[in-house]
Amino acid sequence: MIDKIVLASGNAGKLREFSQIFSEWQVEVLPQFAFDVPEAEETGLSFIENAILKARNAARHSGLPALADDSGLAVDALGGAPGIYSARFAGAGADDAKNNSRLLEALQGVDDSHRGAAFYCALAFVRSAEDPVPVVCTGSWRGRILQAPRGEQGFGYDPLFWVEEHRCSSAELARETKNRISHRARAMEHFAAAWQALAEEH
Ligand SMILES: O=c1nc[nH]c2c1ncn2[C@H]1C[C@H](O)[C@@H](COP(=O)(O)OP(=O)(O)OP(=O)(O)O)O1
Ligand SMILES: [Mg+2]
Repeated sequence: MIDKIVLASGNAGKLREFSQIFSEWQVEVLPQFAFDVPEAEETGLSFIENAILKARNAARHSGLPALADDSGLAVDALGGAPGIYSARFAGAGADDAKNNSRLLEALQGVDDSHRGAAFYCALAFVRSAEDPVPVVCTGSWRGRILQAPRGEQGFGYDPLFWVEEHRCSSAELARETKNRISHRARAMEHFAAAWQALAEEH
């Protein structure tokens, strides 16, 4: 029975959302910083490959089963960029504010009808660092990039991501609403279905 896992992320916004989502699960989730897990090199060419790399890295350094999330924003008018490079769109070590300004700059003069975008999230779960059959679940979330930021909640590109069905930005959404409809929430729904079988494994 798996009753403790490590979350293979150094992103405080993600860790907050995962602990909110996992709060109803019968499993203890620990952040990777509790085990001094070094940041993994994200050398994959897809969200899925990077998530597997991060999960294996955290499992190796913690000795626990690990769940990783690799996610990002794909903007239609930028041919899907920044995509897997979302965390460093404004350069290595860029923070959310710099990445958001870079995005507004890149979309200067693009009208609302051409600012469609989607968030993608790939989750990878490994029972151990060498697990030959990682569990991979994905989710996506369509929206539109605003001309100026709105809202204080969330993290990353949330202030620029317009959610039509709620007529607000992702940073204006109540946390529990975002945790029900986001790319991460959708990927976690798939993971919840897989978890039943996983948790019963020897
Ligand atoms: O719900 C979200 N709302 C807004 N922005 C988001 C979201 N989900 C991912 N994002 C953005 C943040 C970051 O720019 C990139 C993730 O990059 P990604 O490499 O997966 O995460 P990270 O480097 O921040 O932490 P870590 O790799 O340790 O999990 O996409
Ligand atoms: Mg990363």
